[in-house]
Amino acid sequence: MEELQKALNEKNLSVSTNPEKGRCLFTTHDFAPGEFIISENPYVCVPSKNKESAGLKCEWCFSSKNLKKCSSCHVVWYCSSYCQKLDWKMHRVECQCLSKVEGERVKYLTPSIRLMVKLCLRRQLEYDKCHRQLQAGGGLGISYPLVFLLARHCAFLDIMTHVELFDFNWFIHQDMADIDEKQLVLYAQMANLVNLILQWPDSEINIKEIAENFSKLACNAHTICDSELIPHGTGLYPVISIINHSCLPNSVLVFEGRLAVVRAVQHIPKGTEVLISYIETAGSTVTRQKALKEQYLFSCTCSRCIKLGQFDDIRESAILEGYSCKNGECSGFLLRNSDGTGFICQQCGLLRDKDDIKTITTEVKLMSEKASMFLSAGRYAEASAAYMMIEKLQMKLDHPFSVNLMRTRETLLKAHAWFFCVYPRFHPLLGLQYYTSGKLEWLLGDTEEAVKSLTKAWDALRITHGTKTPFMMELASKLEEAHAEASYKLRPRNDY
Ligand SMILES: C[S@@+](CC[C@H](N)C(=O)[O-])C[C@H]1O[C@@H](n2cnc3c(N)ncnc32)[C@H](O)[C@@H]1O
Repeated sequence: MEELQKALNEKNLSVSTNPEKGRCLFTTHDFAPGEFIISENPYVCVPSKNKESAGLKCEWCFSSKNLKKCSSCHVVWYCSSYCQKLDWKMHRVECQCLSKVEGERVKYLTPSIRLMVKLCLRRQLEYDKCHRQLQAGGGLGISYPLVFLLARHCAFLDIMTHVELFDFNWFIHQDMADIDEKQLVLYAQMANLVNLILQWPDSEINIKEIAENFSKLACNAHTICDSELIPHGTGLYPVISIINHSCLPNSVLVFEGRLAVVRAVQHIPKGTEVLISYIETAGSTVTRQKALKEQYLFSCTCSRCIKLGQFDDIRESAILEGYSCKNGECSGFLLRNSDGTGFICQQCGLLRDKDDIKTITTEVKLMSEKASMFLSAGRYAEASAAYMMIEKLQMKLDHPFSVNLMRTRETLLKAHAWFFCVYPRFHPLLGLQYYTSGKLEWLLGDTEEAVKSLTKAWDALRITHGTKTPFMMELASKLEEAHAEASYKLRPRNDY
């Protein structure tokens, strides 16, 4: 812990432990909104394969352009020989394992399996290096990032039991009883596959421990997103994974390529715990708690969650996930009435019939199935028309500030003013919604509105994304161009 503490002190941070949360990261000086707190490269990472980011990606930079397959394993792709070279140290060992995976089995190489394989291999590599140094009699001569190499041999079973750096909540309540049985069976199957890929001798498989390791991976890995928050991969960031969760975070985790960057989103006084959100914060307390319990196995007691059941919390949940008033003009929120026949508007007292809600809910469900079918078939125009229908239906059904409506609109790339009510001032999604609105308004010729939206985007994103990244520089130049165009349009007539 001493070496870690020393390294963190230089960054005005410190680590301590707490019986409820395990390790916590604290500030040792004040941080201003937008100020950089810490950045870290991944210990291991893999590109994702999912609906949002379908298709293949470069193993190093996640680009999907000009990809070429590794000619040896035929599993991993690179966009350039530059990226291939940067990844070679790791891929050299992984390639040997992957090339032995035969036929049909290749399709089981999911990102989680590959992340676990890479983690085992990276530890093995470092263990070997450390061992060689010791044998050469030169002592270790290495500092903090490698101290954990002195841990036992990286057999699969003790993958996470090494000291300090990767001591993933080792001493806290990671109770296996919290993981449901189906998940345990899945972890067991995944563990067998990892063992098969590694083909390490005498690695005894203890399903319970391996399941635990997969569960720890799920708790500690971070989704790597681009500047527009589109997911591209998953990575393990040993120091950043010390940061705990809050549904009202004081910091945000963003990525510059594969580099993870934590920034303050509000003033953080010296001696405060650095907190990020692990989940989508625009959800009711019940939804957030469920997501945190399922993936991270803890019950959140942040200042937002402890309000569960209080009037403010009930109102917030009814707005975020509830229905709209029957009177379209009224923005009141609805609560179930005592006899179960429907929902009562808490502002105007109108009753909304249960059957009316049921009918629209069924229509939304049918239309959603159609929309996602169109989307996966690449029929984008029909998908877009279907999402517009869903939006119309949801406007009749859901509260105007509901998360469902927001997600539909997000899919349609439309931002609306109601969005402001859901996110705190400096949430990256808010900035990105302004950015999308600005681009759309500009495209539709409404340059003045575009300038307003892009300015708001800049104000929010400079806090969450910093100002020096290529994405932000592009935003700055778009804003400048829109400004120039708007002033040109506004100039007096006699200037023609
Ligand atoms: C990425 S780790 C964070 C660092 C962790 N505290 C440690 O000691 O390594 C995530 C785990 O930390 C714990 N954790 C994070 N935020 C928490 C919170 N607000 N309350 C309780 N436990 C929390 C949970 O066990 C979760 O699965």
